[in-house]
Formats: sequence, C-alpha cells, structure tokens
Amino acid sequence: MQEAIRKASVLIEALSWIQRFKGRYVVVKLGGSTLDQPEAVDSLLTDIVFMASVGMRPVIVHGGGKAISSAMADAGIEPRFVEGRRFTDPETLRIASTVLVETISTKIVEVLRLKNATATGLHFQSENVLIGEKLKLQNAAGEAVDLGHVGRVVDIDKDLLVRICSTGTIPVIPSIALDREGHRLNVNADTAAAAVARELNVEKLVFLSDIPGILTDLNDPSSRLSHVTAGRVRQLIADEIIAGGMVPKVEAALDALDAGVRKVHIVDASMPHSVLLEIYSDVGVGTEIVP
Ligand SMILES: Nc1ncnc2c1ncn2[C@@H]1O[C@H](COP(=O)(O)OP(=O)(O)O)[C@@H](O)[C@H]1O
Ligand SMILES: CC(=O)N[C@@H](CCC(=O)OP(=O)(O)O)C(=O)O
Repeated sequence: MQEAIRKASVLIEALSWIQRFKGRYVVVKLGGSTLDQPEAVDSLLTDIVFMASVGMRPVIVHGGGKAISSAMADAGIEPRFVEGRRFTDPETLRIASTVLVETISTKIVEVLRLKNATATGLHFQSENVLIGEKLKLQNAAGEAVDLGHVGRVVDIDKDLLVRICSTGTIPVIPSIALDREGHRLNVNADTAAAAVARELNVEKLVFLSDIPGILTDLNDPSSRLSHVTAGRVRQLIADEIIAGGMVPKVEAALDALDAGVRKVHIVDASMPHSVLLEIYSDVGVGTEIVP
C-alpha cells in the first residue's frame, strides 16, 4: 500500500510540471557519445514519447560524430577537425549525409514508432528544416580557414516544424542543412540544436552528453554545478575550467539564451530517465544554465 501511495505522489509531483509545460516546445540534442549507448538511447526516447504524450512538443536534433568518423575510417579517410568542426570534402559530405540521415535518423524514428509514437525524419530526403550558409572561420592570424562543405544554420522552416509538432508528431532532425541553392552543408549538431531552439523560442534546450553536467573538477562528479548563470559559464570558459567538447556545447547554449530560450540543460544520457527527472521533478539531475 505504502508503495502504491508513493507512486501516486510521484505522479502528483509531475502534474504541476506537466500542466506548466503543456504545448511548449523542448529541443533535445543527441550526440555521438549518447548514440553509442543503446540502452541510454532507448530510455531517453521513452522519456521523449512520454513528453509528447502529455502534450509537450519535443523536437530531436542529432549528430553522430563518432559514427561519421568510423565510416570515414572504413573508407580510408582520416578525419580532420578545425576548431571542433570536421573538414568536409565532397566524399566526407556524402558519408556524413548517409550516416546521419539514412542510418541514425531512420533508426531513431523507427524506435519512436515502436514505442507507439508518431515520428518523422526532417531532412534533405524528406522535408528540409535547416537552412544554412557556408561557415566562414578565421585562424588566430586572421586568415580565412576553408572547412569545405561546413555550414551554420541561419534560418529554419518554422512553419513546417510547428505544423508537424501540432499533430503530436515528433520531428527528428539530423545536422545536415541546405543552403539557399539546395546544396548540403555539414553542421555541428550542438549549434544546429541551438539554432532550432532559438528560432522556435523554446521553453527548454536539453543537451544529452556523457557527463553528469558542468563540473568544476572533471575528476569529481560531486563538483557538478546544478544551477549556473550565463555570466558564470563565460568565466568558467575564460578560466579554462570548461574545456574541450564542452566549449561548443556551452557556447551554443549561451547563444540560445541570448536569443530568448529560457533554460538550457546539460544532462547525462547514461543516467536512466535523466531528461524526465530534469524537466518534470524537483530533483534536477544535470546542470541548468539560465540567462
Ligand atoms: N567543466 C567541464 N564539465 C564537464 N565536461 C567537461 C568540462 N570541460 C571539458 N569537458 C569535457 O566535455 C565532454 C563533453 O563534450 P563532447 O564529448 O563533445 O560531448 P557530446 O559528444 O555528447 O556532444 C565531457 O565528456 C568532458 O570530457
Ligand atoms: C561540421 C561538423 O563538425 N559536423 C559534425 C556533425 C555531427 C555532430 O556534430 O555530431 P556530435 O553531436 O556527435 O558531435 C561532424 O561531422 O561530426
């Protein structure tokens, strides 16, 4: 009996959050580190189906950097990164498009459908959402660096996304954009997720990663910051406490907050139901970044 009452109280705790977030958009970004853990992906997709079922409007944006690198290795191409972006020649673009669209998006949509959700992949082979332009980077000496077919998202097809979400369908968006002439561009998935969040003016942007959140000491999970402001994040980058792959993630997060997104969460994908706990409970398991 006690157990049944405890379960009922968990539902009641969730009720206020469910009412608060009904009809609101949330963008969830999945990256290579998460996609490598099938059990974590399954649990996360269950959370997303739950969110859609209680009236939230989840949008999935995903990368798959590890899978692209391994497909390149199979083709005998050595991956090369410049400032966290993959140098993308025509063959690399072909491989990245195939891996992201035909392998990863298709699989995510299939799993969501097996969980009785309606889901659809939105990309250059179906209906495209991400509109990009070639990314122009400069090195420390101020010289232009050519990354090949690498882009940044400058706009999205918002009407399409709103229409898809309003029918209760979960959109799954791989990080390949089309430029205005219809050419494909390879986009860093963290920045693609932030661009979608910005344009949709979402309630929340959630980054799933392989770490409990932002840590002040990488060797000590208990150093996780559960709540941090954008100003403090900028200081942590300047102090090099935030480094490596976390830098583009938090920079994308800061861009989204600047553009009006209310909260960004970084949560550990390997912790079962971390997304639901972060959104629908008082616990909060990762890091939330606020303006
Ligand atoms: N202060 C920090 N807190 C948490 N992670 C950090 C920090 N500084 C650097 N990192 C690194 O950033 C990594 C997450 O970025 P990345 O590997 O690119 O994630 P993903 O593949 O999920 O997009 C962590 O595994 C960690 O090694
Ligand atoms: C331009 C660029 O670097 N694109 C990324 C796109 C995938 C991605 O970002 O995947 P993660 O989320 O797993 O890092 C790449 O080719 O790896």
